[in-house]
Amino acid sequence: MGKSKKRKSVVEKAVEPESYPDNDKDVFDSIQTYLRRKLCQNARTTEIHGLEKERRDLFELIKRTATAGESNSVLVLGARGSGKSMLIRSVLTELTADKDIEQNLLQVHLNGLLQTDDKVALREITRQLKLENSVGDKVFGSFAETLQFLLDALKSGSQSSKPILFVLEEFDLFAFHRNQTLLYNLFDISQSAQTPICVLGVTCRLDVIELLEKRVKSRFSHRQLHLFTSLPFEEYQQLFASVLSLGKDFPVQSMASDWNKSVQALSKDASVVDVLKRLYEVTRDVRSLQQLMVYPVGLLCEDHPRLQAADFQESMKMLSTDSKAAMLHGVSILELCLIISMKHLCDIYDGEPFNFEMVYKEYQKFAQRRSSMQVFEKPVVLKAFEHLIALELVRPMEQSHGSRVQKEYRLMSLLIHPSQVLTALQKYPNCPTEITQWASCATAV
Ligand SMILES: Nc1ncnc2c1ncn2[C@@H]1O[C@H](COP(=O)(O)OP(=O)(O)OP(=O)(O)O)[C@@H](O)[C@H]1O
Repeated sequence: MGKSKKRKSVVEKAVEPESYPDNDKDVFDSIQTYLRRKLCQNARTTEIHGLEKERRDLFELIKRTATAGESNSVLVLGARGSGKSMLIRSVLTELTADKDIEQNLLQVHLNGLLQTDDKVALREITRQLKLENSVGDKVFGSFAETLQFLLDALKSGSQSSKPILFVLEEFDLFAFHRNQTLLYNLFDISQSAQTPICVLGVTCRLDVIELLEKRVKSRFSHRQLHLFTSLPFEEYQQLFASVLSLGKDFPVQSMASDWNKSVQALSKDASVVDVLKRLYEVTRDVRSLQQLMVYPVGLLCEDHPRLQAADFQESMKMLSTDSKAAMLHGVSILELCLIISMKHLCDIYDGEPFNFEMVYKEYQKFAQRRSSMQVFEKPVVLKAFEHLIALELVRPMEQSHGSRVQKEYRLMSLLIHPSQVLTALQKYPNCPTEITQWASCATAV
């Protein structure tokens, strides 16, 4: 059997609970596929940690719209990766498990990154409500008229209208649409008794209310749900274990309990706890925790059947790599000398901007004192300097468009910290000792 064919069958096995992988390799493949789905596809089975109150409030609010025809508007606010979309997905999954609600509640999902103006948004609303045929070639006078037509078209013969849930992801971006027409109309409808709608805005901008025009703000209910990621470390540790555990939907349950025990033990391993603590101190968001797990999960195979503490240490090292310092490993010796010259200029002038002439002078002073160093001509040095600008290690203080200053005299600033230069030098392959010494001396030569 071809490799791709075999992999396909493994993926299918992981999804279908009835089929069982028949050898060790297949089992590890299906564990890996299962965990990857959990990490990368926001699987619906992910257990929610914390946020019980917020979940209950949101559940009740949408349920009231779905069952009692009550109109509502609410904003869900929280930092990136704090679980806003997950919370809404989980509430909707639970609500739509009820057949009556599933048939009664219509859903429209918009995203500020996709629907960049109100016309596009209206077209998307029409598509999601499956009303393209009703609209046909009709021409409407205003946005409000079109929206009203859409809502009326949903009314059944008895004139009772189905409740509609509008989820507006990246809500703040809708506030930049011309006249905030979509927001105005949605909030206006949610205030009047025409059609039961629930407007759910999702955003990470805490100041979003300030972006709303007065007439829009006055129509909004001012209900807000704030999601703060304040998991205590013990819960964070449990979350780590629960994400890596195999759930009840994993096909080889006999394997699952054994695997889950090993994951529990791993989550208490001293070096894993150390990695988790380091990450927890930097950020508590779950998305970063999931990123930490991607590399170890990717390593799983027949020869590497279990997750190991060293994999997580390696993954942490990769996540915390200083990309600017790493970039310095690839520059030439001349470019490195220029970076060191700039570091000295920053030290001498207390971080003030400099120009190419100053850097060149500093470089010359050093190169001429060292007989072993090759001294390059000014045009060559200028070329190297321009390469550093292209790598974004150095940045002009102002844009060159319209600036009449000669390029040798343009003011520049160094985009890496002196300490990053020193760290990068330690790892630079075959770096001449005199350059290392020059970099670490307190002032320029
Ligand atoms: N409290 C939590 N418990 C379990 N998983 C969580 C929790 N919070 C976040 N996650 C996980 O973190 C990931 C990111 O969550 P989600 O996409 O919902 O964040 P978001 O707030 O919508 O982010 P963004 O603002 O970027 O859209 C998801 O995989 C989710 O399962």
